[in-house]
Amino acid sequence: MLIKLSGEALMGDRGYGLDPDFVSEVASEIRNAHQMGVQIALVVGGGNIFRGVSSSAVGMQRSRADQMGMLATVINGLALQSAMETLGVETVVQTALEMPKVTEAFQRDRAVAHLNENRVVIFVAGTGNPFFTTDTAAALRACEIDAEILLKATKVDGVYSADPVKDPAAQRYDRLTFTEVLAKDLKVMDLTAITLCRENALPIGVFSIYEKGALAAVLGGQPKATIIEEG
Ligand SMILES: Nc1ncnc2c1ncn2[C@@H]1O[C@H](COP(=O)(O)OP(=O)(O)OP(=O)(O)O)[C@@H](O)[C@H]1O
Ligand SMILES: O=c1ccn([C@@H]2O[C@H](COP(=O)(O)O)[C@@H](O)[C@H]2O)c(=O)[nH]1
Repeated sequence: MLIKLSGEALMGDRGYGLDPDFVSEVASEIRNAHQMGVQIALVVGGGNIFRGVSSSAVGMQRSRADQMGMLATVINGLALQSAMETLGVETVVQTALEMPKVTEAFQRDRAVAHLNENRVVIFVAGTGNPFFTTDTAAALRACEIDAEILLKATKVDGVYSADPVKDPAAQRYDRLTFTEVLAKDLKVMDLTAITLCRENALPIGVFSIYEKGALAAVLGGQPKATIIEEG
């Protein structure tokens, strides 16, 4: 499986950056899932540090700002690697923007080989291209490694009829089709990511990163998640 981890959630209660205790909790949830015998790859977001479309980027050339956003995901990935290794899980970081003194470059076959060697693979720097998001990077990498499901670990416990953070009356869905997500313009993931998953018949699960055991529950077939797949 490929898990897209919210960057923004990694800051915990802080207004910016990383909360080491929370990163450690997330790492332990992933370790528990990995111990269930599942091959796990991760894509990490960067919203806790920098987004190319944020107010901090006003006045910057968009490609430059997006490069900064992609570098933010590298910081998050390395923090997660450190937390995973502290828990004894062998982990490899592969980056879409080459930085040989820091970590390995993305290479699909090597990533699959690492997974077969029981390592958790963390993909960072998104797709390596500006004007994309880490949701799209997650969909792309999931297709490349032939993942059976893409799980989005985010700040809400599923997909709602509207953003539940802004609209308390929003209704939660247990299941949706890709066509429904697109037709209702549900914004939990960007449309490029949804379209890529639909074209490749890759199901998506959306669940809360804050809920302990939610990841293991998805694996156990009792998901506290919204599942998006073709109808
Ligand atoms: N229809 C919807 N259902 C659920 N959440 C929605 C919906 N529309 C908007 N959202 C919002 O989308 C957010 C998740 O999107 P986003 O990818 O921007 O955040 P993220 O997972 O924290 O990623 P990042 O890694 O960029 O920090 C949720 O926290 C929620 O507030
Ligand atoms: O493929 C990609 C992925 C990301 N970016 C830039 O990084 C930030 C952080 O990613 P989030 O998905 O928002 O967490 C994003 O705002 C982009 O600026 C990118 O350019 N290309």
